[in-house]
Amino acid sequence: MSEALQDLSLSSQSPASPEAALAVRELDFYYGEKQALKSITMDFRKQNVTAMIGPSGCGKSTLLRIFNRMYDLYPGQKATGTVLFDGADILDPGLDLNMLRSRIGMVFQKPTPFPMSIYDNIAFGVRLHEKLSRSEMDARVEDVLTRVALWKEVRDRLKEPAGGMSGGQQQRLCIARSIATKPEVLLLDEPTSALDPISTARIEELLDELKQDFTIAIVTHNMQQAARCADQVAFFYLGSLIEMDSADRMFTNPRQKQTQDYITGRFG
Ligand SMILES: Nc1ncnc2c1ncn2[C@@H]1O[C@H](COP(=O)(O)OP(=O)(O)OP(=O)(O)O)[C@@H](O)[C@H]1O
Repeated sequence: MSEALQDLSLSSQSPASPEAALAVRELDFYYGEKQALKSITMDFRKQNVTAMIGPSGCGKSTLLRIFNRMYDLYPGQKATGTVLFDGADILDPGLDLNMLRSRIGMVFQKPTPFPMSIYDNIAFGVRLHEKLSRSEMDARVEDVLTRVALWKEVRDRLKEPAGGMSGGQQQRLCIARSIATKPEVLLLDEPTSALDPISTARIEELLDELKQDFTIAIVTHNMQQAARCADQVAFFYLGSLIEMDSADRMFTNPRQKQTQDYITGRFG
């Protein structure tokens, strides 16, 4: 069976493969009494882009937020099951959350630069985890801004507030900020939905480059974007993972009728 046609669905008993940066097994999630995710089992492969698609409210953002334990901030929210990351269970209450969040970066739908300079937006998170000299920090800032194709645009105004940048630039800055702490996994929750087509295309190109170094999970409502960017696509409906497969297969020959209906715009 060729790689493109390989069925990526797993059973709850499937062991975490060495290719998986994140191995999710039997994951349930609750907002109080309301169950938002039901027995999710899936792998996020290293150096791949995995897109999560599905109608509004199906649980895509909830799943992303579990991976950096954002729900910890809200009493009454609870996850059960396991999410293996580098041999540890992300759901383990004893996990060092600062360390987790430096290794699993997150970028949100709306660009969220800190109210500080462009330079400090990058340096802030790095300083929490590493002691770098001034010249090392300068080099880190230049490196990540170059990787997100912002360096030439901002190198003469690094001390200016990040809020003065365009929306597309701000989002690229947020991606630069996330990769500055050298995470293994990058989570992106509809990162281009507030951007114009040119900024969107730039971010999509960027994801293609970044996946050589990072495992990327992206939530998107844009089927073309998923088809362009993703190696694997996971379709969710009402809190369940309905189907996961290579992007080629999902968009040409999905196994489930619900997936077919969704990607062809018949519902959702
Ligand atoms: N803070 C919350 N309290 C209670 N229920 C919530 C909360 N946040 C989300 N939900 C519910 O959990 C379910 C999953 O929501 P989630 O935001 O993960 O869906 P989504 O697929 O990301 O949707 P969208 O595409 O609209 O962003 C929905 O039914 C939603 O109403």
